[in-house]
Amino acid sequence: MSAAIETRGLTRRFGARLAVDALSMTVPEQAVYGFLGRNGAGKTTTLKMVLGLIRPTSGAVRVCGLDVARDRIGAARKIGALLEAHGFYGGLSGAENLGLTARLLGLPTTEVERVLEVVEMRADARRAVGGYSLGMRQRLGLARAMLGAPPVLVLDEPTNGLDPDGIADMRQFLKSLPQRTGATVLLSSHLLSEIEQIATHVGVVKDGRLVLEGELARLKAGLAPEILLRTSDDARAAQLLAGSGLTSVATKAGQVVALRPGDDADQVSAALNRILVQADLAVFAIGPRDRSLEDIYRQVAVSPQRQPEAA
Ligand SMILES: Nc1ncnc2c1ncn2[C@@H]1O[C@H](COP(=O)(O)OP(=O)(O)OP(=O)(O)O)[C@@H](O)[C@H]1O
Repeated sequence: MSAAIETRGLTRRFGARLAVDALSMTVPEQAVYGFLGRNGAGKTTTLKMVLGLIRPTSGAVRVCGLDVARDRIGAARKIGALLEAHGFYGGLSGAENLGLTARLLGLPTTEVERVLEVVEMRADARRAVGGYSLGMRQRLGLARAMLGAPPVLVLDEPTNGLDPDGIADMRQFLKSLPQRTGATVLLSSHLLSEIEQIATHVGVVKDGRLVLEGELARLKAGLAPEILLRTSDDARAAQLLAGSGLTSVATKAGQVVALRPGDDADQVSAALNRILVQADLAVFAIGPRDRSLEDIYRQVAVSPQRQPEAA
């Protein structure tokens, strides 16, 4: 798979503040890449450099193989973007707003109808944008990003401000985009659950640095396995586990037992079950625990040696 977006050593200072710090990310073609980080971590600044809206202090960005510093216009033509400020004219209808952009891009008006159809907004397209809900504006913004069917979409917090139904619709829509249109999607979010539901790939940015990147399924598979168990006496179970050389922690869901990489969770579960039953504990549940993006995130949050810059 080749890269739709690639940054190398991307750095941006605002005076003394280092907003983005030697960030090297790779977004494979047709990925939905979730760019995750807390508020102020450097996501928007990175996206703006990818879009050629602000210049890097140092480092480079390539979009579909084009160097953004050398060919800003060529690279920009490959990307459709949805940033926070929509900049629509409230007095004009949705279709008219899109028509303005389409004309600037030299696209036929049929293209406006096509993208309105994609975001399911044809019914409201003739109404003034001033009367649109935030969710409708967001969808119109997405439609505008898709004008001309660019191969790459860059979306900054696309579900921000949407109601729960709007969020669910938008997630489903974004998830299906690569299959439906062949596009690559780079989207930022500060919500782990959101990225987990949509993304095929993930990059985590912290204080301007990319501390983790990879295919979500692989990252999950790379985590040491864990077993979740619930018994009639979890405190006693923890003692028995410690006696068998296993460490465990109590969680709301039950006792979580850490295994060593390569341990077979089924075999260990069976052995643990025997120990617990022999000790007269009732075992309500025992088995491998599903790993989440939160588990991956917690690892980079607590183990600095996993950060590429410290390697
Ligand atoms: N134009 C600017 N001038 C000065 N500092 C800036 C500017 N733009 C961003 N910053 C700073 O750079 C850092 C990264 O900001 P950025 O907006 O990229 O973060 P973010 O991860 O997108 O956060 P959010 O989700 O809140 O938008 C922050 O400390 C921010 O205050």
